Amino acid sequence: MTPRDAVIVGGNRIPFARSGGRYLKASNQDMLTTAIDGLVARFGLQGERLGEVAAGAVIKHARDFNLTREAVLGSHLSPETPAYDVQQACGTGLETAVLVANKIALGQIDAGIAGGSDTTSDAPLALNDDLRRTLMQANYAKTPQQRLKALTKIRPAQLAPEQPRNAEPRTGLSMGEHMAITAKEWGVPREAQDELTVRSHQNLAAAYDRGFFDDLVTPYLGLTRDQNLRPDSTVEALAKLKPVFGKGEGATMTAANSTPLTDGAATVLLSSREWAAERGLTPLARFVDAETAAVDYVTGNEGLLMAPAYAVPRLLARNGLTLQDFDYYEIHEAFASTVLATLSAWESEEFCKGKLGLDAPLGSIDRDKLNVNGSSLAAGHPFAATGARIVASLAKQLHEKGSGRGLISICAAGGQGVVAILEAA
Ligand SMILES: CC(=O)CC(=O)SCCNC(=O)CCNC(=O)[C@H](O)C(C)(C)COP(=O)(O)OP(=O)(O)OC[C@H]1O[C@@H](n2cnc3c(N)ncnc32)[C@H](O)[C@@H]1OP(=O)(O)O
Repeated sequence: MTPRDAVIVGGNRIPFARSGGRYLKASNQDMLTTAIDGLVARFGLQGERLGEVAAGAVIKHARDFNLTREAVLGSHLSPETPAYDVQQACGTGLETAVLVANKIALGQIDAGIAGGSDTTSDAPLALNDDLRRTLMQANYAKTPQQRLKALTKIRPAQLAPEQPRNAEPRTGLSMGEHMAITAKEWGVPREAQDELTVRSHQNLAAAYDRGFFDDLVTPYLGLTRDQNLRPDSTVEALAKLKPVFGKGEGATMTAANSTPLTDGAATVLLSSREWAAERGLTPLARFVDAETAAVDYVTGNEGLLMAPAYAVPRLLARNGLTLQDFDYYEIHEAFASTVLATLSAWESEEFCKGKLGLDAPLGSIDRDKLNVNGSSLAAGHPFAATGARIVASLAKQLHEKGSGRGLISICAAGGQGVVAILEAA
């Protein structure tokens, strides 16, 4: 069977909010339902049975065992639309687009929605392990005496809830602490990080000002723009901030050149060309191909967030492309240093020959083509939503240009990376 084209018809997200603020009372389900319903309203999908909706959240409550299905049931799509959760950390929003695009390409479905949602404001608090086991034991008790006996094992020290921590289970280090090690290894200068950060804010502000997000972002709970956006950011002001990750002289990562903790949700609508044509919808871009990679960050062979550096060359090789064959590059700004370390890796002869097994470095990219409408440093980074935000923005950017190709590169916790190529439709 010859695969058919999977196209991106459009995207929708809510403005991203800083954690602990405007969306304090919104759940992942509320936000994901809103992001789906934005597509329903924009593309006339009321009551429509789509092939599927694939989405997810990195941080979920136990009650959200199939968050996406619940979000679909709360939306204006037909309740006969199947839906399921995916969790691939910050790669989730892109990985779901890959899954939906592949099913469309194989003719298994004609249209579907991909996306993600995350909130660190509504994160679940866990019980102390010993307390949880005691309560479970009490639950199994057959008599009041047995229950009482089980409950007497509870100690006051066990009563404090366990705070969620943005850390890797196998190392105990946070994403920022891991990245600080990699930034030091690659010698990423503080000034370059701050410059990239300021550029992200400027590009995002300019994109809002020119109306680029008018049909990509739907106002929510009083926000019309991403709350983290600070168009007045300057390299001079950023230079005054104290490092928050890493220690000593070489510590370069600050609250500004790191993504903030963020709440939000984003979705994209994908379909076959035929499905879009039947509804009079114009495809924005074609989903060309994708690749995932994982690195061994546990034994210290590679940096936690460096997997895209491995995934991109494989994707380029399969598609007969070079790193320079792109009109736009969307490299997720988990931290400014993540983007810069990845670009340095592709420029490095030692890395490309030694670790990628290539004959020569992939080379440099034209920085004017990088994150042209801003990225996570300015918009914020609700983990699972970021991939869908990026797919939608790049697809629209390619449609505006009317031709060309874009590369997406997203690092993810667990030492993973998801990357993809889109082309103007
Ligand atoms: C998860 C995956 O799979 C892969 C990935 O993407 S990894 C990335 C995951 N994301 C993270 O790990 C998030 C990391 N971020 C954090 O933990 C926190 O945001 C942080 C520790 C970096 C900062 O937290 P914070 O201290 O609450 O920051 P915040 O109070 O907003 O800012 C600190 C200061 O910097 C200033 N600042 C921040 N941005 C600024 C800007 N653009 N311009 C000027 N000043 C700025 C603030 O105004 C503030 O100044 P004051 O102290 O004078 O008020």
